[in-house]
Amino acid sequence: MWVTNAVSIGLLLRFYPRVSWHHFAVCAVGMVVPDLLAGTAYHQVLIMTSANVLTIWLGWLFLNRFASRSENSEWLSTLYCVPQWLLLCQPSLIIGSLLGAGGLFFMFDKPYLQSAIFWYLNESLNFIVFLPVILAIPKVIKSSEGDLLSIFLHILPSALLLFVFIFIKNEMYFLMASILIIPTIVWLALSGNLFLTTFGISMNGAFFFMWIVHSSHRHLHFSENIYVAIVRIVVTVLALCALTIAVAISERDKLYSKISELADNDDLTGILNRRAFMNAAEHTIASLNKDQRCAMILIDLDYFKKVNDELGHQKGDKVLIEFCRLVKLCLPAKQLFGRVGGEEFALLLSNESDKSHEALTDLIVTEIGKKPLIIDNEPLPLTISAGMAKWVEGQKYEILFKHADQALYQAKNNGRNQWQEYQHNETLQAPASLIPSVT
Ligand SMILES: Nc1nc2c(ncn2[C@@H]2O[C@H](COP(=O)(O)OP(=O)(O)OP(=O)(O)O)[C@@H](O)[C@H]2O)c(=O)[nH]1
Repeated sequence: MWVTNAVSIGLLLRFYPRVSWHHFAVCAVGMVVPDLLAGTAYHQVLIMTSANVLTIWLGWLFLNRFASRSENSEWLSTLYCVPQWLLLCQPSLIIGSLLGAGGLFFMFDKPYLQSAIFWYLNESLNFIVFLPVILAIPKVIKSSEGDLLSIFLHILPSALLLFVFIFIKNEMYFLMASILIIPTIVWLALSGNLFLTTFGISMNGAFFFMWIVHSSHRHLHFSENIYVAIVRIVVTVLALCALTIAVAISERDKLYSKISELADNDDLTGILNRRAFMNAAEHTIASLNKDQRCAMILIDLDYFKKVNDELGHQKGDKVLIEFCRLVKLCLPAKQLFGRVGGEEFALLLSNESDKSHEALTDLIVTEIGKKPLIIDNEPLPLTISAGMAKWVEGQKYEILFKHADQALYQAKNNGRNQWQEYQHNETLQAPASLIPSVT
C-alpha cells in the first residue's frame, strides 16, 4: 500500500502529458481493492485512499511544475534533482499523512495521530526507494546495454540475500538484511552506475518493507515506535546518500567524456585534432611488434587556397567536412584519422597487410579525385595528393611522419592528384595507376 504512492507518481510523471483524472481514479482503485480484501473498515478505507490520492496528486503537481529536467526532458540526469524530489514531495507527504491520520483520529477516536509520523516516514522512504527507480529505469537500462555480465554480477549478491530472507520468515533477518545490503549499495554507488544503485536501493526497500510487514510494530508502544522511526530515517538517509553519490559520479563521467571529446576532436570536421592524433599514433606505434605492419599516410587537398579565394571560406569549410566524410567511408574500422594542419590530414593504418595499405591509399586518392564533391547540391571538382611511409621496426612517430611528409612533397612536385610511397633508399616511385591532373 505505502509503495503505491511513489510508484504511481513515478508512472504519472513518466507518461506526462497524457495524464488525466482517469489515471488518478485508477490509482484510487488500486488502493481501495487491497484494503477491502484485507477486511479494513469501509470508512477507514475511504479516508486512507483519499489521503493517498491527494498525496499522489500533490506530489505529481509539485514535481511536474517545479522540478528541473535536463534539455531532453529526462529525469534523474542532474545532481540536484535528487534532493529536489525530496524537498518538493514534502508538502504532499505532510498534507497526505496529516489528513489520513487526522481523519482516522476524528472518526475512530483512537490514537491514530502518532501514526501520522509513520505515514510520513514510510512515504519518505518509498519516495527515495521507488520514485528514482521508476523515473530512471528507461534511461539507465539504455546506458547499461552491452554490460549485461557486470549487471548480473552486481545484482547477484542482492538477489541472493533477497532469496535467503524470503525463505527465512524471521522479522529480525529482514532488518539485518536491509542493513547488510548497505555496503553493496555504497559499492554500487561508487561505481557510478545509476541503474544498479537504484536496483540495490529498491532491494533494500524490499527488505525493509518485509520487516515492517512481518513486525508487529503497529501494536508497539510509542517509545518503541520512535525506535522504528529512527531505523527508517537511517535507512532513508543512507539510500539518499547512495543515490546522490551515484548521480554525482555518473554526471562527472558524462562531463569528463564530453571534455575529452572536445579536447581531442577537431571542431570543424569532428575527426582527431593534431595533438590527439599524435598521442594515439605514438601509442599504437609503441605497441607494434616486428611482425606487425603499419603505415602513415599524409593527405593534402590540391589548390585548396583557390577554393577559398573563389568560393569563400565557408564553402571551403564544407569541402573539408565532405572530404573527411568520404575518407571515413573508405576507412576500415579502428584506423586513426586526424587533421594535422589546415588542409592536411593524416592516417595511421595498422593491422592490415602491406598490400591493403597501398590499395587503401590508392582507393582514397582515386575515389576523391575521380568524381566532384557535392557541396550545397553543386558539383565541385577536387583532387588530393598523398604520401605514404611504411613503418619499420624501432621507428618512432616523428620519423614515420617525416617520411610520409617527404613522400607527400614528392607527390605535389610530380603534379598532384597522386600518391607516392617513401622509399628507404630515398628514391620515390610513382604508382602507375594515377595520372597527374592539370589544374
Ligand atoms: N576554409 C578553410 N580554409 C582553410 C582552413 N585551414 C586552412 N585553410 C586554407 O587552406 C589553404 C592552404 O593553402 P596552401 O597552403 O597555399 O595550399 P593549396 O592552395 O592547397 O596548394 P597546394 O597544397 O600546394 O596544392 C589556405 O588558403 C588556408 O587559408 C579551414 O579550416 N577552413
